[in-house]
Amino acid sequence: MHKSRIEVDPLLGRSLVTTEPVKKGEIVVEESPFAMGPKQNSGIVCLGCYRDLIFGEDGDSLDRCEKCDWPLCSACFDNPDHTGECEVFAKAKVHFAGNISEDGVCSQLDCITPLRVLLAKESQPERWEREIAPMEYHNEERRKLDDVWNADFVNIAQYLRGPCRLADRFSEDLIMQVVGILEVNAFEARTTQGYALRCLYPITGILAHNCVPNTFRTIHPSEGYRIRLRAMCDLAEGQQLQHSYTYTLNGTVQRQEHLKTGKFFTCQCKRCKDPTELGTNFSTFKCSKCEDGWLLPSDPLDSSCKWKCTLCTFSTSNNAIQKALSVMQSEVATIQAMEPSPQKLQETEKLMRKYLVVVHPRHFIQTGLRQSLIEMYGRVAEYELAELPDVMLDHKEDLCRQVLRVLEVFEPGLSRTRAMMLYELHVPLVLLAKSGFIAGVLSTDVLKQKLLDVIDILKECVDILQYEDPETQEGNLCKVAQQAMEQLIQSVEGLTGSE
Ligand SMILES: C[S@@+](CC[C@H](N)C(=O)[O-])C[C@H]1O[C@@H](n2cnc3c(N)ncnc32)[C@H](O)[C@@H]1O
Repeated sequence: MHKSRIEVDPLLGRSLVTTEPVKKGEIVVEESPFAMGPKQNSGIVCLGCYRDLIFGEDGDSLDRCEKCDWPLCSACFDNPDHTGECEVFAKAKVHFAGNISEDGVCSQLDCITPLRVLLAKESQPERWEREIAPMEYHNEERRKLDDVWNADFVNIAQYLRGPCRLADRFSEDLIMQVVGILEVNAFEARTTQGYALRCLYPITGILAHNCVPNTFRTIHPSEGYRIRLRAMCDLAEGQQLQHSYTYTLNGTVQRQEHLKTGKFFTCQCKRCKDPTELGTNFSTFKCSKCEDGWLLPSDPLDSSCKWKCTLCTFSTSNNAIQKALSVMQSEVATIQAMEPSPQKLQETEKLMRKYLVVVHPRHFIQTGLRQSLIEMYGRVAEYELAELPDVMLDHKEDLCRQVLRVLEVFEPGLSRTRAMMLYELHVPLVLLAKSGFIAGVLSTDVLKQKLLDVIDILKECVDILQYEDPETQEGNLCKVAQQAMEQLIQSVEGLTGSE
């Protein structure tokens, strides 16, 4: 922990606040995980590299550990992360059945990450006492969710204490505390190959949530999943360090629901309390009774509130709005599930047009559709870059700028999503500048200025992505953006030389 200290608040519990001003990009927390392992509700994955493994219906598979029989691919046979549970399973002779439910979940693997935390507690008792035991685990609230609590109790606590013969080492209460600690505090990470896992970071886990975060994190798989948390923007002394536990590009009701069911609190941040979500109208509906009015919730934190028109007297219930939203979300999900194709692109465009008369243009549903279109223009058949006419390049530019406008409010500063969007934006800008020059519409000077503007865009993209692990997708994008920037610098120098 750098330039910060722990503060305890009756509402938030522990949080971190800065002890002096922190510059944008400076590290505020850097640490290695206490433990890591498969995500809850995963399929059958390798316990070394987390890639999906294929098991036959009778549990038949070549990807089993030679010592304990649990899932492990041949490349991971000596992976040290698997050693602890391997000893436990081998000693207890506990068989891995290889069963998965209809929705692809292998509940027998739910015990792995809690077990790794419990074994780390035994090997690092002081670190456990100092850093892990104080973490929140919300057992009272979790206990009320009967189905989930009972499944965890059977699949994890009873399984470890019974078949795995650990009853004399770990009590039921301790195991359920660890399950809760993981649920409330763990972070999702990705291997260099892109497979998901979860990691428990003791200091980073102290950070409070805010729907407009002021820190951003990079997790480095090539450095043992070390995490670095940096200031997203300049911070003053005494400012609380905050990150988002939820997806920032969701509407208030959706973020609140995720925080309530997964993290057991109601967020009271400025964005959540503001019906317009800081002027973005990210959850705003169009009034169905007048021409220009907008429907806004009278109290965004009250699920029984009315949505009222900004111009006429029309109002409707939150229930009605949420019903309309869920219909829209299922239409969106059907299209999102399609493989990228010309048809998917056209259907996405159609849906965006359809919703123009239902929600605000910057509504989160529209923003999500825009993001999907941005990914497709230039990549799917019939819409590849070389084939895109200027009018579609203009469209892609406009889509990127609209998403960036929203991100400026919700993720101001060093935002990974912003970097991705800047990268996407640079492509139509370069092509439009070049085609304008070739058509004789742009002079050399104007072309040069346009390319210089794109260089600035790519520079900002690289400035953000420079912090990523070079072995990850984002780290790779940083290299690609850097190369594109260098090529453009050469092109501009060529233009200067030919003047
Ligand atoms: C990852 S922990 C954060 C550290 C925690 N306060 C502690 O003392 O260990 C998440 C929990 O902190 C509390 N919390 C974090 N941010 C909050 C916020 N903005 N409003 C209310 N509670 C919050 C909630 O109880 C939440 O489940």
